[in-house]
Amino acid sequence: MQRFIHTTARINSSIVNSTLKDTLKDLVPKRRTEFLQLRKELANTHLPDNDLTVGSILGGMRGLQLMYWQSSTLDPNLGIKFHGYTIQDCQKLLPGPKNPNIFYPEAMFWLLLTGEIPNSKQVMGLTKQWNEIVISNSNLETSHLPAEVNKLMESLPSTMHPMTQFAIGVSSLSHFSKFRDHYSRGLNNKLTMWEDTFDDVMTLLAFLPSLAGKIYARLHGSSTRHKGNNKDTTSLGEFNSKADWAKNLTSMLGLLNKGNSKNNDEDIIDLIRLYTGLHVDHEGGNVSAHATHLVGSALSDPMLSYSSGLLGLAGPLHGLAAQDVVKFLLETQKQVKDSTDEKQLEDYLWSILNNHRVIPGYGHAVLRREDPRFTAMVQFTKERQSQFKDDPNVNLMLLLSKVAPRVLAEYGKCKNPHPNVDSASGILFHHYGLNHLDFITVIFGCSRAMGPLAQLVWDRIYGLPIERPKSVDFNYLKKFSTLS
Ligand SMILES: CC(=O)SCCNC(=O)CCNC(=O)[C@H](O)C(C)(C)COP(=O)(O)OP(=O)(O)OC[C@H]1O[C@@H](n2cnc3c(N)ncnc32)[C@H](O)[C@@H]1OP(=O)(O)O
Ligand SMILES: O=C([O-])CC(=O)C(=O)O
Repeated sequence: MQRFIHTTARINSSIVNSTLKDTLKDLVPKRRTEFLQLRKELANTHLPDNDLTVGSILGGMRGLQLMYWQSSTLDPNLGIKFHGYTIQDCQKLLPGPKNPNIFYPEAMFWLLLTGEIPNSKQVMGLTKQWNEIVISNSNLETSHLPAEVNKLMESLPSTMHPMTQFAIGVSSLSHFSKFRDHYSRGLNNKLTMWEDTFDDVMTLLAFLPSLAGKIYARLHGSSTRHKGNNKDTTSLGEFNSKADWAKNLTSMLGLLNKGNSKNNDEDIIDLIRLYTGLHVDHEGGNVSAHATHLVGSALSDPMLSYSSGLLGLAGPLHGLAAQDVVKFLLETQKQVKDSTDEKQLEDYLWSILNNHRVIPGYGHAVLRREDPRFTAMVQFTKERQSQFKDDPNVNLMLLLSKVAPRVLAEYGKCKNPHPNVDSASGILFHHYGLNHLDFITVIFGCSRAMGPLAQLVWDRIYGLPIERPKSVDFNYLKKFSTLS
């Protein structure tokens, strides 16, 4: 029996397989103890014919140079560089709308794919091409999506998490994959398949703003329907065939013309340009990039490959932290009497840590300092002091970035107590009226598409093979420990 409760559908599974689960429950304490002992004992042990230690095999492969990634490299202390260009370099060099420190995400995609800084004409040409893909492949009477995709999206429960809807929408674009179609008909080969990959990547990137807009509109549609209003669920804002990608994304989320001043509208668009320009890539080992690359290595088409990346991005230790931070900030406002008081904030953070929960937006698997992307988002607020100075949530975000590192350093467990990229961004979207918090990671997903998909094109150009590491089992590892 299935019962749908609020935004989460629950399945009553307690009656199913209870014998199996009970058997497992009996096994867990002994196996867990043995596993932890083994992990500790063998942390620095090299296996025969293997340069790797057991510690790194069981520790999420942290720090191992195991992947080829063309367009970005992460230095633990300096942060991300895109083909050697820092974030500040990109803010200076990449073509943008002339506002300080803002560039078009299209320009970043050009850089990721080619390693070269494009000129404005090249960037405008790319925007035009993406917009033409949307216009000529949509049923414009209903949406800016292919009719089949639109119909599928309409059929999903609007209470389904936006990231689930997004991954479904992206994978459904596989229906139009040239790569998949040509492969199944024997029309491409190892030397030419990069071109079909490239064409699919262009299609996918072109449709992301409309897909995100569709999902966001349905969230609004469902909430208005509850009030008895049968509002239709097409996009909340218009698609403009002359506008750049981030402007269309902002517009289709209905964030423009909300009675704000024109300047304010420009700032919202710039925020989305900056955010989607900076979140594109973080070298190859992060979950969304790695998943895309792995699935693509089986020659799954770009839509299926990136859909897997999105499913990884939807995890709270990765991209979902962006929504969790906003929920956390709003909850902190409720739980802490005076959220400008550092001592009260410290106590609240300790209560979370003592409950074995993580503080979202802090820590990183590789970075060992404040994330320069976080710094860039904060810089965005500093350049617009008059807009942000009275927002208590933005102020809380800024104050926490001073308090939380102190607390986390004293806690002593995490290797990086500093804010990561997810610390600042969501609350800025919230400031500009994006109020469905579960949606925030979808914007991340629009941006993150660019790096892993640029890499996928190069994977096919170089003919990189199917990824297939060797695994080891418990009994094998046991042989090297005192458990044997
Ligand atoms: C776009 C991005 O993906 S950026 C990251 C977004 N994620 C978050 O903000 C969630 C909060 N942060 C975290 O959970 C972690 O810092 C991660 C997942 C980002 C990195 O994880 P790791 O590489 O394992 O970090 P690290 O080696 O420092 O972890 C050591 C311990 O500190 C804990 N820790 C790390 N960060 C935090 C945190 N923010 N709050 C509390 N505890 C933390 C880990 O859970 C781990 O505990 P354990 O030994 O009990 O398992
Ligand atoms: O690099 C990582 O592990 C996490 C990530 O994707 C990011 O910070 O953008």
